[in-house]
Amino acid sequence: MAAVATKAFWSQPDPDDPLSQALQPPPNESPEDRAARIRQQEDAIRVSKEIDDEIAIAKRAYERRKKAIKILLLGQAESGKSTTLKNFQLAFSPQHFHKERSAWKTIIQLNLIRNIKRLLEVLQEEWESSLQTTTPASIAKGKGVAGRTPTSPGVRFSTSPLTDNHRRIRMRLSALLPIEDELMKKLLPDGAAAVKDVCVRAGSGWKGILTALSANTSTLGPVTPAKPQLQLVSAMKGGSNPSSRPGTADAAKFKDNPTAVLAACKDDIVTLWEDPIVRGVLKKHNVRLQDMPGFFLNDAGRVAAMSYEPTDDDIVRARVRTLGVEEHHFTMESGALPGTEWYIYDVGGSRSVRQHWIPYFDDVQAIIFLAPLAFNLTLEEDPKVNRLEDSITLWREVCTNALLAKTTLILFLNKMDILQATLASGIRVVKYVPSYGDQPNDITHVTKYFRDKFRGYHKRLSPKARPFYWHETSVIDTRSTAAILVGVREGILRAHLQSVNVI
Ligand SMILES: Nc1nc2c(ncn2[C@@H]2O[C@H](COP(=O)(O)OP(=O)(O)OP(=O)(O)O)[C@@H](O)[C@H]2O)c(=O)[nH]1
Ligand SMILES: [Mg+2]
Repeated sequence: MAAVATKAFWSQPDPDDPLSQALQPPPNESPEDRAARIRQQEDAIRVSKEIDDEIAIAKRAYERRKKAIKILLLGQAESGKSTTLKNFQLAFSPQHFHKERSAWKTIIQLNLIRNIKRLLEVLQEEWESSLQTTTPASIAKGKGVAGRTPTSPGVRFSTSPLTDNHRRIRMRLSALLPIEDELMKKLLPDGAAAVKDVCVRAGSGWKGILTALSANTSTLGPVTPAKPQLQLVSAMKGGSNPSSRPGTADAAKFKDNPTAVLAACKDDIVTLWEDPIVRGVLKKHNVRLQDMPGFFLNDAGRVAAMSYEPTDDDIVRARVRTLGVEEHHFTMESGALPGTEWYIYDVGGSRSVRQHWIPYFDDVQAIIFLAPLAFNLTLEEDPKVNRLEDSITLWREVCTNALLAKTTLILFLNKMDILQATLASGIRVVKYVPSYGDQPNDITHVTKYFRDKFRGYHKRLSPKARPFYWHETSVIDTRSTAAILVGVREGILRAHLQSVNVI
């Protein structure tokens, strides 16, 4: 937009121009009217200049983006897209990565709270499923709570090995649950807190919200060491004894301060998680918390400490479900072309959000497609669908898509560590994939079998020849992933420079 001229444009009116005539000051303008008119004109000039500046900034950003390298991360939910992004940032833009450390601290605390919540749910299920009512026959057999024998018919009792102490710990740890609700409300004000994972909406500025929150909570003092859990439980529930409970301000303080509440609950968390009876109950209910995304119970003593600071490894392992498409812009801090601008688009992978991927297809140089070889698992959003089958279907769609005909495809056969553990536990591929036949059930043969499938589809379905790379990855392992990403970066750069005829 052209700036409004700063010179008084009514000084030489053009008698033939109606606009110029209309802008003339009235013939008998008072000094006050004149001052007001000049103020208005100055305001108009200022607004116009601001608009010009904004347009110039947007134009520069557009030019920068046009020249930048753009990568789209694709794959089903939980395939490891966001984890790959974090590895990218850690390897090539570490300053940027470390700036976000405090936002991740809250996510990791939330992950731990979710682990505990799941553990408490299983204990509750155990209590409910083991409740029995005494009958004369059961009294005769001496059935009852460990060490206690019911004496009259019609009394409800539990046959579970869990004790009253487990109940007390459970009650104290329930102080963590309102914290989760509060934090989720801040992260997702429009709901969706009911889903299993911690999730964030793309473009909602969630890292900024969490960084601010973390800065606030770190200035709050620790919870009083004497009887911290009781004080907390009382504060979170509003308390029953006014003389022993902290005031409402304290309750609000605890609600907003996951660090303080977790620190107060730390010993209980560790005790519960390490308790052999609890482990037995988990086994009986067929629940392996270790397989939960964002599993931090093994690190509870560290993560729940008042002085907790996340390590790089913690950040990479933290689980946040992506909703929508997140754009990450960063400048390469090292490598062949330092200073190159990169945009990485990290999408949500569950079925209901995949339609958001398409607008990005015609503007990216490379796609990193994450395909865990989870031959024995089903989708969380549709338990009838096998995960690996879903990955293959998605891969076929990507290979066929005409908009992606020139896009470099990089396939990550991810979660190799999990595949290794699955095969080691004796689970046989042929049970889920009959065409696997009687081939050896080891990592080399299984990986080759599925890799050849993916490669075959790429070859058969691609509209024309294009660069294609594949890697076996465990993106949870930052060291091995960094080495792979160096190769990926060079491959993408080379393909990009060739496409713009630089080499
Ligand atoms: N063991 C293991 N876990 C992994 C690996 N890659 C990712 N994970 C874990 O799997 C979970 C899901 O990873 P994400 O990177 O959040 O998955 P995503 O593809 O971004 O998922 P959505 O955002 O829901 O689409 C996280 O808890 C990760 O820590 C891997 O190679 N091995
Ligand atoms: Mg994600």
